[in-house]
Amino acid sequence: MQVLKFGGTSVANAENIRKVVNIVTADPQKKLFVVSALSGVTDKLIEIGNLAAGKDPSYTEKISALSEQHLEAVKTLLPVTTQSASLSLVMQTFNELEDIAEGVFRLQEISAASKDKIIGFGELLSSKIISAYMHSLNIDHAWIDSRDLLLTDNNHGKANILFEETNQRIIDYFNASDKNLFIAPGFIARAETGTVTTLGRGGSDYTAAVIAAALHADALQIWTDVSGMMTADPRLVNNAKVIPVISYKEAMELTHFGAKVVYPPTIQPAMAREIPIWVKNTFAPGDAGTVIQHVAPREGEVVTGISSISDISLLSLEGSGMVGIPGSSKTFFTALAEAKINVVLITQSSSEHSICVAVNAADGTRAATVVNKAFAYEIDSQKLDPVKEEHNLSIVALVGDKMKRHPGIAGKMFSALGRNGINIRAIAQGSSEKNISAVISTADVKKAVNTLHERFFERARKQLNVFILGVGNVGSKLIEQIREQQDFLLKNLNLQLRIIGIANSRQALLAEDDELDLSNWQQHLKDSEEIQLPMLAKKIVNKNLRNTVVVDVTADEAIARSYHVFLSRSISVVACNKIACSSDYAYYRRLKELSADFNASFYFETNVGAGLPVIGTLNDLLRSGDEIVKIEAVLSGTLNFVFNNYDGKETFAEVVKRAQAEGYTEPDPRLDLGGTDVMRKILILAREAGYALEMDDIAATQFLPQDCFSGSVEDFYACLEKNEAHFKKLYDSAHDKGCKLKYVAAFEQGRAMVGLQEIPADADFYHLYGKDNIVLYYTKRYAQQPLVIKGAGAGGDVTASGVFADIIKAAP
Ligand SMILES: NC(=O)C1=CN([C@@H]2O[C@H](COP(=O)(O)OP(=O)(O)OC[C@H]3O[C@@H](n4cnc5c(N)ncnc54)[C@H](OP(=O)(O)O)[C@@H]3O)[C@@H](O)[C@H]2O)C=CC1
Ligand SMILES: N[C@@H](CC=O)C(=O)O
Repeated sequence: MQVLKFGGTSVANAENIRKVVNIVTADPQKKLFVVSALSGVTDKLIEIGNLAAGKDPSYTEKISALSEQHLEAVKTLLPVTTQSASLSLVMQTFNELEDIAEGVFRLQEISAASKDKIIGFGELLSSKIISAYMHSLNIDHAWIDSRDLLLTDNNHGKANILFEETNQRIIDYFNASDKNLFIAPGFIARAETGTVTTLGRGGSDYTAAVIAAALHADALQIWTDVSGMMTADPRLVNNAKVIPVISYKEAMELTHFGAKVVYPPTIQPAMAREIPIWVKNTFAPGDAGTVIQHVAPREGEVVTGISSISDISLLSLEGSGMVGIPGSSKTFFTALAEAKINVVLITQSSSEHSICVAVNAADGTRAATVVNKAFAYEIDSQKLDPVKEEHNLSIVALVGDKMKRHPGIAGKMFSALGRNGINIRAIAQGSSEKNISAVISTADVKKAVNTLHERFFERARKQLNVFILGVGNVGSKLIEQIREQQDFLLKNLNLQLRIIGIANSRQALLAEDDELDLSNWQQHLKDSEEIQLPMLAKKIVNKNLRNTVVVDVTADEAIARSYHVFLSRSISVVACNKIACSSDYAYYRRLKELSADFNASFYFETNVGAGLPVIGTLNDLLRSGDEIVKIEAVLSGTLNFVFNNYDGKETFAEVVKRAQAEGYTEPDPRLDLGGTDVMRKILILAREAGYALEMDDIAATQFLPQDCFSGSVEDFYACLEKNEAHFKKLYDSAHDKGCKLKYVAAFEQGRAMVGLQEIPADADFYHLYGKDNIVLYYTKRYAQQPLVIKGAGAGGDVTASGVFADIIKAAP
């Protein structure tokens, strides 16, 4: 014997009902199938009862609409010749419903018994209509009135089965029947007094489980609209996978914690008789589904699933008045029990100084009131503080039989959540070790479940959610590089690099649900909303995505001054903008500390030498115990290009303009020509080497006439033209000595300096061509011959690829 249950969506309309009937008649095995009401009907019946009780005459319209829905189902499902009996049954049922609702309307109150009577009509109607349809197809079967088999107490709304009598009635009924196929309404039963009772939300699953257990059925099948129990809620996690086999206890944990496919109490009767429960999909009957059974042999995964429950409130009672006093917990929980408040999660500190419980949000304030009342004496005498209530919380839980005695699971769970800035309000793990639960803010649930899913089920694949601020020379190249490389990263590094946002100084293009489509991002950005800091930062934070990286490809001070906002929310920052790391030392340190404290990466390799590994190499030297003795460097791609190309044939201004057109200069070229850019770079290297230097500490000699710094960039170029003779003189002086001009930076014994130098032909810097940079690290280990890094030190493409490399490094 097999017992099947089909939920509301499985019997939502004529088309679905046909699918159900195909499933139950697909093989000749003996079967009972239990059905829910047509989709949405129970809610509408509850509404009718409430409207009538609230003296709202519109309940009659609702009855007509509901009646119409059922009449329509009959008309589409049954051939015209066989419709009349079913149509009159529907009309009769709705007349009865109308009579009851009218009584409620007159009395202006609804008893629990009347409510059960009203909502029980849904299953009666659906099962009768499906039965009529099977008769029309000549499918031999029996319709069972579940009210005659399931006997309950009088606890209307969530009645308790009286098992002894119920089991006997079920056995007797099936022993006496010669049929092979049965259909029964779920959810409804009858009390000893004869009144209709219901088994609570999801009660149709329970009806099926009770009958399956009584009959020692071979299997219980729960047919729904998903292909089994999933590793996480598929509405939250795109990559959620079906769990092929799961133990009863794991399934109970998952269903209690929000996996809605099976109504939790269903599992108990089946487990008691070791009846396997299958979760199958009515709309994909060929899918294997999930089997819930005694033991679940599973290779690999230690965690079976991740679930969550929302609408949680946390209550904390704290104070010395509980320390060493037996009975405090009893008082606490008795108060809640007497108020019929269900406790979802409990934690108590070992110092006995506090008890903390999670309850459903609807009960939160009432729970606080009853506990405060129970401890009124201790609170009045200031031995305890009044209960602290916190709302808008949820619980996420890891579930798995194999977590028992498997060290490190909790560590992985909490470090993954912590790395993503998810604050944990309370934690619980029973000694069975099958469930580790954490109470978190509801706003973090999606991120938390995805983070945990990635950590425990997608170890091979990591997702990185990237916001790119700045789409000029470097930013636009970066986007193109990412676009070209996304497939490669997925295939070869299992890294799903998603661009979620792109912004310039005026507008931001932010993805709604998924990543941005990069095929025409320029146009989409033009069409996007106008938004700037600080709202832009707020939007990025509020997206609340896991593994988020903000990439600063601007030269903007305000953006650089907002990194702390991101880092302090565990959002990584990658910057080629040099302003933050060369601002006041306190801010630079603060960013470093936030990065460490909040487990967020902060990478800025391209601040010095563009794509060259200048900062990374310095860090590697120091980490391995080396010490920096001296740094000598040419750090300006622009100035190297300019002095390599200027010989007086073209004016100095024209050569600088060429450097700008090639994309080597800062957005404001005066920063390059005035030496600020090089000062920033040597400052950053000195700081990375461990020295708390400020910009003012750098000795700098100017080669530009001072008047070139006032006015606009146009004025600046005009000034360069005006001073052409000055530049020619500089050139000639070096050339006459067989030297080349190089703008050099140096750092030694805690002091940094920058300035233009005439470099002789036998010096390291002489053979430095184009826009190349060179850095010489003299260290304790590289004492005589320095460690040399040399190559292209400016340009959109190389800088973008350095930024890209930093982004990849920020992946978890
Ligand atoms: N070029 C190179 O070789 C190297 C450059 N860098 C650094 O790269 C950074 C970018 O340089 P580059 O691409 O040449 O500069 P561009 O001027 O070409 O581009 C700057 C971009 O930043 C945008 N922007 C400015 N302010 C904001 C803001 N508040 N919010 C969002 N976007 C903003 C601009 O938008 P809008 O167009 O609206 O103004 C523009 O899209 C600089 O910090 C530079 O120091 C680092 C190493 C090498
Ligand atoms: N403007 C800079 C670009 C790299 O930082 C330079 O010219 O070196």
